[in-house]
Amino acid sequence: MSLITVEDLSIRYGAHTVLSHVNLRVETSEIVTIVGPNGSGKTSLLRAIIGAAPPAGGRIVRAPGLRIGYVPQRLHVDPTLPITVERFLRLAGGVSAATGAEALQEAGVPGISGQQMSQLSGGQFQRVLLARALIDKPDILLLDEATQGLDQPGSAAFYRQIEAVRRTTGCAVLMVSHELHVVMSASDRVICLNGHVCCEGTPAVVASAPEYRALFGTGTGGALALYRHDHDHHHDHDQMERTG
Ligand SMILES: Nc1ncnc2c1ncn2[C@@H]1O[C@H](COP(=O)(O)OP(=O)(O)OP(=O)(O)O)[C@@H](O)[C@H]1O
Repeated sequence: MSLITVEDLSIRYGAHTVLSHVNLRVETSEIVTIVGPNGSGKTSLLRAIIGAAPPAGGRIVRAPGLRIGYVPQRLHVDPTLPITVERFLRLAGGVSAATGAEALQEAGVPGISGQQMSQLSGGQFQRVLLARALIDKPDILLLDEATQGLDQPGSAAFYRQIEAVRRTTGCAVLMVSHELHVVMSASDRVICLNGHVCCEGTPAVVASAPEYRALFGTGTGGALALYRHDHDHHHDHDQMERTG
């Protein structure tokens, strides 16, 4: 049985349909990446999967007893609030210091338990959020633009960490990312979303699919355009090649 099965899912906010007839499955230990322009419904899809956005149509089936670890797009921690990494991880309750330390190790930041949350670098902060998601030993990790605010080497390092987590824990990963050229090697499968599933397949297949190219351009320009995509401007491929 698939870990997650999304069947004919539609999501609406009032009269605004953001997702229609979306079908997808995530299998054990798979890394699946969702790409799509701003406003294409990526976050709504993840929220529907965790049960935070009710479907207007269709359904979501989770494997019985499925444990989901969610890494949100951003989390604001008040910089004036003194809280150490260890305390932050233990806020959920019932989390021992040893469990917290083990999760930090898995997330690639061992030994930072005593540091203040407000003093972490962007990359360390994201890894602490990853550690928090790993505490319950999830069967699947859901990551929403988890590398937002990191520079390109920082993002690449974060994705390598995700691959390492998958290797050591065997958990599946479903993530939203704008950075196809960075996640390319890490993903088993890419789903291109724009209110519906435009195309899907291996990263190479999706990168050369006409639907994907129509949204993001071609070649390296296309991959880099994922960074720059701005829904309200027209895409001139030549220009993207030049500026990319
Ligand atoms: N709670 C909400 N109420 C009303 N409209 C919403 C709500 N959440 C999202 N939307 C709208 O639904 C559409 C899809 O939003 P969503 O955040 O799912 O897209 P996204 O692909 O994750 O975008 P981005 O890449 O910018 O994060 C947008 O037009 C957004 O304004």
